[in-house]
Amino acid sequence: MFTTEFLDLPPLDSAQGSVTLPGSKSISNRVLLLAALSHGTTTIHDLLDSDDTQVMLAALKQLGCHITPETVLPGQPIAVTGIGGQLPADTAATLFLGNAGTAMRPLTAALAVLGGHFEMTGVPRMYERPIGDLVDALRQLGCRIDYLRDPGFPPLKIGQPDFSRWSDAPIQVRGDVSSQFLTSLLMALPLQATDKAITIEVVGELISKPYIHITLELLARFGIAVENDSWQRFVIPAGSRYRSPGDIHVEADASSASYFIALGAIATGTTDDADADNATERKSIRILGVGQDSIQGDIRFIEAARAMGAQVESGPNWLEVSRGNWPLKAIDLDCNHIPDAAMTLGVMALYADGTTSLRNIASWRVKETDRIAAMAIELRKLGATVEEGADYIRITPPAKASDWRAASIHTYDDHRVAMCFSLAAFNPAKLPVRIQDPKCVGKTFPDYFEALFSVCQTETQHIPVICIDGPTASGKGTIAAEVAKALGYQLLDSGALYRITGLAASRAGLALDDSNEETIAEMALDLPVRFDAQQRVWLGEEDISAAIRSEEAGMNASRVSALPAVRTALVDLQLSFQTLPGLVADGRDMGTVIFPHAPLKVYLWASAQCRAERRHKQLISKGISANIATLLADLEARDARDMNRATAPLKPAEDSLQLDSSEMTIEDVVAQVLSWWQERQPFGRA
Ligand SMILES: Nc1ncnc2c1ncn2[C@@H]1O[C@H](COP(=O)(O)OP(=O)(O)OP(=O)(O)O)[C@@H](O)[C@H]1O
Ligand SMILES: Nc1ccn([C@H]2C[C@H](O)[C@@H](COP(=O)(O)O)O2)c(=O)n1
Repeated sequence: MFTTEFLDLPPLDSAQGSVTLPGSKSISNRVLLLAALSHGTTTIHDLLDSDDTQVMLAALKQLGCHITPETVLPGQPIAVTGIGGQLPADTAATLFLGNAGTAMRPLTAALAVLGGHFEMTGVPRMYERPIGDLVDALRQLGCRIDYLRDPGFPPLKIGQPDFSRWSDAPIQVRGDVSSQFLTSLLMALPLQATDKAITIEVVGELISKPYIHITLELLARFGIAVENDSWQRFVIPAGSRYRSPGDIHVEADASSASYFIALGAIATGTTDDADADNATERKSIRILGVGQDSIQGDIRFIEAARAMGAQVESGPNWLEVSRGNWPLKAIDLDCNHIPDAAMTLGVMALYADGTTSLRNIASWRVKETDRIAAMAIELRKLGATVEEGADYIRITPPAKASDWRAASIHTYDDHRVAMCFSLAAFNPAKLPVRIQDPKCVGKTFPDYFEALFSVCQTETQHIPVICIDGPTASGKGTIAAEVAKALGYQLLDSGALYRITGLAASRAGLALDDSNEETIAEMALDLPVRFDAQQRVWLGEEDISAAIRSEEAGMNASRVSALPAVRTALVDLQLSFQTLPGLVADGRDMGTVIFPHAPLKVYLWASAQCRAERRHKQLISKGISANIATLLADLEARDARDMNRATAPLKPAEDSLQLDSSEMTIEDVVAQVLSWWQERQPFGRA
């Protein structure tokens, strides 16, 4: 997951490949709660690991459920042993539920029926999301729920219910604000329907019926057969009792599929590679984990995408999408049945041939943020003309490519805003898009941007590179790593490649001079080298991170790097690091030879004395004894060789910015490089 302050998406050209989607949030949190209420142990496969499921899991643990393993591990099921429909008397807990509506509302209902002493808390936005209609419904039954702040909104205090006050009358609940209120009652009331049936009556039009459909399907899997009378009355039969189904699989998230369906419709086209066997081969995006027969309502996003022009094929648990009509066709759609996925249509509208109207979306106003307002503000930043009303939004795309604007998208701590606006990176003006606070996707799809980059292509010239060149111990590596971390970019430590080559050659007993130039170059071409996520360096199965960092390894690297054939052999490997979303490359010739068109080149230096002192401190801190005078002599020798060799000598690129870091702290240098980078961006200050 990208945890940076912002993520700059370079202009993207096309997309092709397959993505496996994470589990559905709606199904995951329902299944977790149902498993927790049941008798027996439920083994849940493909559970979503996200902010919202984590708060649910934490709450269930606090309530005494046994959960193994304690956290969701990739590819591993999770086993939940339920409370069997009962909590120990006087159970008390304060539950923090973040901004997860799928945890706050159903848990409130379940705990209000089970009874105990609970405080239901969350993030500030949760305290603006209504829950009054659910509380009113539960109070009809005799549940005790108090508002701790504003009436109608969390945080809440839950006490011991008094069911003697309930006259067996149907429980009434409004259906036109959030379908989660009805879902919550449907999941909680079976706990009280052991002796007599309970009827729930919906007041007003029931919105988002597909989410109720998911709830009913899952209740059936856990042994509760609810009678659905035309979506207006729901009868929970007497004798209801939750029973674990044993194993259960969570479908991939159909709402998350919407971004990749849209991607297929917007980004893909026919390949223009004249050398390809079949020049008219259609590029497509294959989405794994969910198919057209999904139980999730948002799967009907496919119909809307098709209406706009997408070509969608489907099979069991997969979808394949490619571009059909281009530009997309503007649509006028009642989106009540796909409230979450419909946001994606808002960004698809930027690529349409006219004005798109999305109607009956009042529920957007009470989601993670006021989504109608948020979409309108951010779409306008990109150059669209947007009209918004209480329950609709109308979007007219920029008239021509030059009307598009480079926008820094505010994401309102709303995962869906972040994900759908990433699609604006396909704009015809080839402008980058900045997504602020990209980690908000953690709510449902923590690796969304990684998945997006894995299937997107763009011209290499659009992938930004920041070069940091300079002499040894000037701080290049340290600064490059920090800058890459701040921007979420890839990192290329080109010196490491020469160090590895030097190490491999000296281990092979070769003299590191021109007598072995071709042999060493051949070794460099075939190095089984790998950098892992922890920045460790592997040569085959050996972790050589420490071995290549010795002063001797540095000197050997300097020697092999003076051999032109070795330099040539390492070019392609270095170029291969230029991948989405961008690259920070440190070395000696990053700006002069390898990435001559990089938009920012920094030549970082410091006095030889200062560098020797830094190196001394660095070695001592690692427990390696060192002598400043020797270090000074060595680094001056290395400088001389690196600067005076015939091929790609160390020197500032003509268009580089020079920075003397002798009197600067690491933080100052990082801030300066980032500031230079910001000045080159079209977004203004973050
Ligand atoms: N501005 C700075 N102020 C103080 N110390 C610094 C500064 N920049 C880097 N250092 C320290 O100097 C040491 C050398 O830095 P670093 O290894 O990043 O240099 P380098 O240029 O990448 O060296 P080499 O080319 O030999 O790999 C490190 O211990 C680092 O923490
Ligand atoms: N782009 C590069 C990077 C490194 N070298 C050579 C010269 C250095 O002395 C040696 C080790 O680099 P370091 O890890 O200290 O940055 O590798 C080069 O020629 N070109």
